[in-house]
Amino acid sequence: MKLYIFVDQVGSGGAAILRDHHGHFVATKSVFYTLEAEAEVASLVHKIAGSYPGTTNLSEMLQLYAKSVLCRVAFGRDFVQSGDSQRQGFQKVVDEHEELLGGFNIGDFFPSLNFVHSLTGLKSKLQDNARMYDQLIDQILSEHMDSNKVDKEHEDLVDVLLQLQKNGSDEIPLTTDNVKATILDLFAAGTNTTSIALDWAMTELLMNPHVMKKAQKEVRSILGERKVVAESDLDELEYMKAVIKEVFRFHPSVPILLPRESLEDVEIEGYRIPAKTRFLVNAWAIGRNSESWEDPNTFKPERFIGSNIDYRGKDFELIPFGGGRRGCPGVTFAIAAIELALAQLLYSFDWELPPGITPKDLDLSEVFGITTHKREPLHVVAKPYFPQDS
Ligand code: HEM
Repeated sequence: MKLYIFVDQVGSGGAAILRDHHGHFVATKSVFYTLEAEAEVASLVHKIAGSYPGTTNLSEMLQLYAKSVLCRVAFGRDFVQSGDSQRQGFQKVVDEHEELLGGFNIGDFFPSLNFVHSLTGLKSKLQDNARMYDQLIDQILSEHMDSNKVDKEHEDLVDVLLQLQKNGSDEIPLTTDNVKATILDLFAAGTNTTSIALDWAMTELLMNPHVMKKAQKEVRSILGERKVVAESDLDELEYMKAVIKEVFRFHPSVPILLPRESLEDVEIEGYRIPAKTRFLVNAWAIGRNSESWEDPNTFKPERFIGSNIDYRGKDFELIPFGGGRRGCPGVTFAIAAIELALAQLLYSFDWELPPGITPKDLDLSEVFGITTHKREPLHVVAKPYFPQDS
């Protein structure tokens, strides 16, 4: 059985809800998973500030940020920065897993050619990857089983899953493989997607200085001399939210949604689609469709000011998180992690491209895969901003 985690709310007390593949609740458990995105945002700002007056590889920092947030939620601590090579190995396994998932496999389309798998080495790569993941996650699970969960102040997702497994219903038992797959699914689905959105946001802001200025003015006027963005500030950041929507329209992290299969024969605009047809939805093309969007190839957050269009799957012209039963269950989580980080970055630094580089020099080409990250990382100069400077 495939389980999905829906992590609701940001902050110290959220709820982790497991759903089965029909979208029905399997179990619900209040969990003090301490998203602690704030702690990770502070560490991100600290690292970037340390690079000034030199340049910093912002893309790399954002990737570490997204992974650290999820590590804290899943395992209760920050694995990415730890010196333990096995734990860093975990990141490698997850990255490779995503790469393998996104690769083209002819056997998916022509099952009779499945043997090509073995010839290209894809099969052995998948097996190696699964073996490595199994070893690492086994160690993490047994550490969690050994620790005293009852007295633990903050439960993490592994604790919750293990408890669900222990107290699980007979109707839908949770196997250890289910637990492992759920964690892997979360890492594969929730880390690069988040960092790619932030990366594109910063790239577009650097390419559109008037947008950057407006977004910074908004954040700085709301924070004043407070310096640290709080979750409660986010509701007031109307323009920054419009910037994020525009990033989702223009550069959806998952350009082609997960494959679907038609349950029954349907006819759409004269095309007959038989039952059991696999089809793909191109969210990237929908976001740039001139029938839905005026001037679709221009980055213009203003289009969302005063508009009710949202990205949660109800407005079909903007579906970066997909929609329906298979829509992204991590949307609330992702938005919180993105908004907190972006607001803080806008507040804490004045941003420039490295000396001699202009926006026209930026390489905006993307790498093919389930998610589309930029081929070239974004290098920037981040000058720390102090309120008394203004
Ligand atoms: C900017 C950030 C994110 C974007 C753009 C995004 C986008 C998506 C999309 C498009 C899908 C497929 C939906 C469909 O086909 O209808 C998806 C699935 C999913 N997402 Fe997200 N996502 C993001 C962040 C996250 C986060 C932070 C988590 C978890 C904490 C998460 C967990 C998942 C899971 C578990 C699935 C289902 C995967 C599966 O079916 O195996 N996502 N996401």
